Amino acid sequence: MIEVHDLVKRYGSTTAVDGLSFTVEPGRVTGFLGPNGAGKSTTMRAIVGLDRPTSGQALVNGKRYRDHRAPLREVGALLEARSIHRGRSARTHLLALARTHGIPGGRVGEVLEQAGIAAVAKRRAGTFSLGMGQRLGIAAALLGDPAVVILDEPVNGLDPDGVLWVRTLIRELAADGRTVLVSSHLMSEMAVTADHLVIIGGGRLLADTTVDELIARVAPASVTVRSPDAVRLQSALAARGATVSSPETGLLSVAGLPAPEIGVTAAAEGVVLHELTPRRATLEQAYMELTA
Ligand SMILES: Nc1ncnc2c1ncn2[C@@H]1O[C@H](COP(=O)(O)OP(=O)(O)OP(=O)(O)O)[C@@H](O)[C@H]1O
Repeated sequence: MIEVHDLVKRYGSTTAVDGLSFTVEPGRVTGFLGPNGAGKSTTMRAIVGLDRPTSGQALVNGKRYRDHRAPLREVGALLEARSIHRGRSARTHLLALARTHGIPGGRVGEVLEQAGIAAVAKRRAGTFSLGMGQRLGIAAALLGDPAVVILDEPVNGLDPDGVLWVRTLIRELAADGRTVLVSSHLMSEMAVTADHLVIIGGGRLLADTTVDELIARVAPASVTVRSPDAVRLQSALAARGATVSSPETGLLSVAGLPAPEIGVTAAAEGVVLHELTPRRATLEQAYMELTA
């Protein structure tokens, strides 16, 4: 579990994180979202002890990162500005990490396989494409078989195969009961990967909720209805408490009444329907609404 309590981080006169509190629970994927400069990377860096909070704290499994005896076995992280010795091979890089963190060398082969880079393990990391570098970063994050995994923009630079691989990996990590915190700017990706969302803006919490709840709260569902008798249907639906607008002749957008009830109302009124389509906002629309 990750617990962020009243976290504040200032860089000179810039307040990157401004009194942020949230909890990341095990067994589910938590998406960490926010516009550029919202403070996501700073928060993630504070969680893994790379940035010292100005005040407040970030705990991993009840302790600060640096108070863990074997932190890499507790938390694995892929952060945007990772440091890889470019002249080293992927295997040597991982072996060095394993050695300095008391992780059995056998894990290196396992994570190279898992990350799909076993075939290029002997190549210098400096020659890696962006996507292969991401895979190596994720392999490093998984090296200590940690209960907590933090991935900052993991699909950055990956091809469609890689994106699918990361999506499946993240879901499996959560299904194993691990705590998974993932940041991304790709809303369509988050919509299919995350169970829970923590959304920040200007270093503050904007929402701590599920994908479904956020969409329902910020951008309520509606039903699109087409009928040659739209005017009569509009008053019948309004009489039943629906909020109805008519963006063009013969077309209605209905909120506050589910599609089956609209169909029943139309039948009772003897109104012919040409279309009855429930509409749900996308996560992207809800996010734009929230962060606007
Ligand atoms: N080392 C630093 N020194 C000074 N300012 C910094 C430093 N790191 C971050 N900041 C500032 O803190 C704010 C938050 O940055 P941060 O990188 O955490 O945001 P982010 O949500 O990760 O953004 P992005 O989506 O662009 O990666 C920004 O205004 C940034 O310029």
